[in-house]
Amino acid sequence: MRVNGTDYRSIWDQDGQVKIIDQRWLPHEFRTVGIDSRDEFATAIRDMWVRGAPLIGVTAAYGIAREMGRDSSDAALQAAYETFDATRPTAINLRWALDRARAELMPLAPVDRAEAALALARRMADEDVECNRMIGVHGLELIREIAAKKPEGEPVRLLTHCNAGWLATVDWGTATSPMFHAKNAGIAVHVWVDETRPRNQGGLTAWELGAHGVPHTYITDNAGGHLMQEGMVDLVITGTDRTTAQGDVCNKIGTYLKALAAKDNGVPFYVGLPSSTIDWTVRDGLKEIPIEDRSGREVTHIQGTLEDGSIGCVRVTPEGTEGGNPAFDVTPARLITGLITEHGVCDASTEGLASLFPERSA
Ligand SMILES: CSC[C@H]1O[C@H](OP(=O)(O)O)[C@H](O)[C@@H]1O
Repeated sequence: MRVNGTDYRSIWDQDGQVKIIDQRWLPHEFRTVGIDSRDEFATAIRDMWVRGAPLIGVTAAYGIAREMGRDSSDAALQAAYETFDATRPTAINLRWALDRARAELMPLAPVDRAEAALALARRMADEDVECNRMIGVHGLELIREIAAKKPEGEPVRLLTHCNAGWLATVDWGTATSPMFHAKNAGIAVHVWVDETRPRNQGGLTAWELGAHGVPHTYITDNAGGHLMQEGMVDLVITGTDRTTAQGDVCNKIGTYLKALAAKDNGVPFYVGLPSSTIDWTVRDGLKEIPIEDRSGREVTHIQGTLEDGSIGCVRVTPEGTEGGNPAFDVTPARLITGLITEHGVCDASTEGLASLFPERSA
């Protein structure tokens, strides 16, 4: 996406280096950084320099490629797999990318692995961009249908949670891709952006939408239900970190509450996802998906721009108060209107997914 007139992806390789947008400083400062060692890649994923299911998968693939450039032995490949796999447990794309890399590289002669690994990482990145672009194409039709029922120029009012934007993927985003496509198609939209405590990834979404000229309003996580009761939301679109074979969705904490409010108010609730985020081995998300538990400090403290313009962190709780920080929750398929994938839109169900991915239902 375009940042100050320059097109960026969230991760790329150039001149033998892997570069990322370091999201720890956004939306306050735009910083890019090179990462190289196995530990640097692991830290970047674990500490959310990069984040978002598709992006952490592609990052891990690039991490494998850099490691193969140093040591292409079986042991090094397995060690890198295990190091990256241990960084974050919930998003299935991480495991999917690592399994795909190991399956492609292990049969090769070690001497051929470095080049093959880099080619694979680049391919995964390009595939992610195209998948997300297609999610936008298919999601745009949902927005267009709503717009057609509104007076000329009246915006379609969307609500989204967390950042399932191009910063959570290589480009376009998943939930945001239909929004960018609607803007590009001249369809008026307005996006309610959940701040998404505790890390306020909504600030990333606001930053992206602002850069692309998409009207939006930053709201508290607790405002969404009220807006839906007031008839101020036409459509909810979120991302997902892991979707089960029966259509349950595991996404940023608070998604479930939005889905409940949407159901109660008859607001369509859609999830944008590339097929790399579907875990076909899992059916019941509540029972089977591991929920990442992050540091309580992310809840008791918050980062922002201080009065002197520097980026700082302040405690928002009494000294000594412990924070609890489950990072995701599971929205059962019964609360989801539909899934927007690169192959089209389907019901959040075994049958719905089978209709778009027949090869998986065999
Ligand atoms: C397109 S996946 C985005 C997904 O990932 C985010 O989690 P995190 O910021 O912790 O990596 C959030 O659940 C988003 O919906």
